[in-house]
Amino acid sequence: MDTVIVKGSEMASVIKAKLKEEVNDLFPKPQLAILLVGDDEESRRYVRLKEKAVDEIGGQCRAINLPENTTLVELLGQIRELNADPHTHGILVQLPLPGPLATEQETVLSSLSVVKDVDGFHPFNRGKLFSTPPFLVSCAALACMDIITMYRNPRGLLTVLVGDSFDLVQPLALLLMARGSRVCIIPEAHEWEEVAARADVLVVEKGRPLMVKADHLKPGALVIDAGFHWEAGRVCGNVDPMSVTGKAGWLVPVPGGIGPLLIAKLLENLLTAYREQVFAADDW
Ligand SMILES: Nc1nc2c(c(=O)[nH]1)N[C@@H](CN(C=O)c1ccc(C(=O)N[C@@H](CCC(=O)O)C(=O)O)cc1)CN2
Repeated sequence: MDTVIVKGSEMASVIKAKLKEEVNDLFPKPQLAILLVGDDEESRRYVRLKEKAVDEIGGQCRAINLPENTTLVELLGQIRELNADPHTHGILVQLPLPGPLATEQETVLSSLSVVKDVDGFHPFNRGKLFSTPPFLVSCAALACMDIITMYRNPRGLLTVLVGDSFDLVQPLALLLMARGSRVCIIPEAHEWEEVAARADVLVVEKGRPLMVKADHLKPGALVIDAGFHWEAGRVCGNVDPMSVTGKAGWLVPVPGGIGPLLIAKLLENLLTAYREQVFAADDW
């Protein structure tokens, strides 16, 4: 069987080209504020990717790097300023937060302006996933939905999600249920193999490097690797591409799959937030 390798970077390029055309006619330009606390190298890398992407479409990006020892009060104060700034249309706090701030993640995300929450992580935006249409939705979940709906109509498909994250598995499960997919969530990569072998769509977020092999798959399944394991400066995923090629129908690999598309969906969310703040304001 031929395996289609889904190139997230190519899908992202199509999205960015369309957004660049829209942004070209906008004044003021959409502005994203990124709050990075500490100096984690992976997080810094992801922030640089986001800055570059915003620049590619002609938007403005303000990356604010706060020291590792930033207190909750200081971080909330920074967010409050950005919430009130009319020139800032989108705000995100790069996760994970370091040290003691990690235990305050929900407080931090709840302090974001709902209309500027371009990650879709605010409890209100996560709650809106139970209604139709949602407003701002997690970029990783939107990226997976783009690929799944390209593969086949989700209605009736068995989708198996290995993981339990609030930024991917939970929102993606709700989006898929709304489209009539049969969804099975396996929170940990424990006793996952039997169900995975029946999956039409398998999304593996929690796992170990190159854990998923051909024997784990239903022939022709769509496999989305959503794991990022860094070793010696290189990233790999949960899926072994050499093993699954020839068994999977479609493979979304790491690198080059869901990551670049996630960033393109962030740009779409930035434009959604911009339109809500700028055009809706003009309606009065
Ligand atoms: N505030 C947020 N924090 C985090 C999120 C998020 O959506 N919002 N998601 C992840 C990290 N992430 C975005 O921040 C992210 C992960 C991976 C990639 C990516 O493009 N990876 C490349 C490989 C790595 C590289 O080339 O540098 C790929 O898969 O091809 C982008 C963004 C946790 N934090």
